[in-house]
Amino acid sequence: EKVEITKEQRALMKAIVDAYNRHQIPQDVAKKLLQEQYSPEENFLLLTEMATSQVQVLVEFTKNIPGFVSLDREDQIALLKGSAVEAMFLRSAQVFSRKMPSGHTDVLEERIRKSGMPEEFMTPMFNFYKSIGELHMVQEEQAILTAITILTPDRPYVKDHQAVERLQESMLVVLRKLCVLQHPQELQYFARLLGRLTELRTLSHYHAEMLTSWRMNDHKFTPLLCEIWDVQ
Ligand SMILES: CC(C)c1onc(-c2c(Cl)cccc2Cl)c1COc1ccc(-c2ccc3[nH]c(C(=O)O)cc3c2)cc1
Repeated sequence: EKVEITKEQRALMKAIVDAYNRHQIPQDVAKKLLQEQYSPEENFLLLTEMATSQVQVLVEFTKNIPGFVSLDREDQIALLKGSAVEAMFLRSAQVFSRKMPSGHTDVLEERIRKSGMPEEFMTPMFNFYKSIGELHMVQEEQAILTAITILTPDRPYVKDHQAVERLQESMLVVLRKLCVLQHPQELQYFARLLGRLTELRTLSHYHAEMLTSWRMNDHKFTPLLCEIWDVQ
């Protein structure tokens, strides 16, 4: 059937994409990736700074998702806490697939690989980055997929499931149409995108375990990361 994006859907998409592009890691923070020190401690410290900056960016982006601020306040917090790691995986995956002109990509990879993270976490993490890169998502798809991840109804402690589901549903409809229009040859492209969300859940579980092991051997996080990840 003829796939048509309605006026409202185009407005929803524009709001999400504008918010996504407006809220980026400040270039002076991203540039820190290029500074010379490469010790595991230095790398961990830098990644902690990047993650903290990324969480701030994520909160601003989320507040601009149409309908989000009208949700119950506690549900807003539950959605942010429940999706932060997954949204950051999506965002950092775009850095890798964008092949940053400023060469941040391999520097970021280098610092992640040498930051004292457990080896068994590296493989699934970089497989994910590769699988996202292979999708060649357009920025609208990246922005809407991130918003869909944040508005996942079945996060812990979400009370009004229905309200979140309604918002997520309207974005899933737009994403499906977008996929059909942007990737007409790949019939299952939309299904493949949603498959990435399943992979994100797995990475998020790995990450939770990693946080515990980091806490054991005394890695320090910033107050914002402690709050959003319930550590320390
Ligand atoms: C607390 C630190 C050690 C941490 O714990 N888990 C992760 C962690 C890890 Cl590795 C992987 C995935 C998710 C998390 Cl949450 C991290 C580091 O998290 C990030 C590292 C880099 C970026 C990031 C995002 C956007 C960027 N743009 C640019 C640019 O050059 O424009 C650089 C950049 C970096 C985001 C999170």
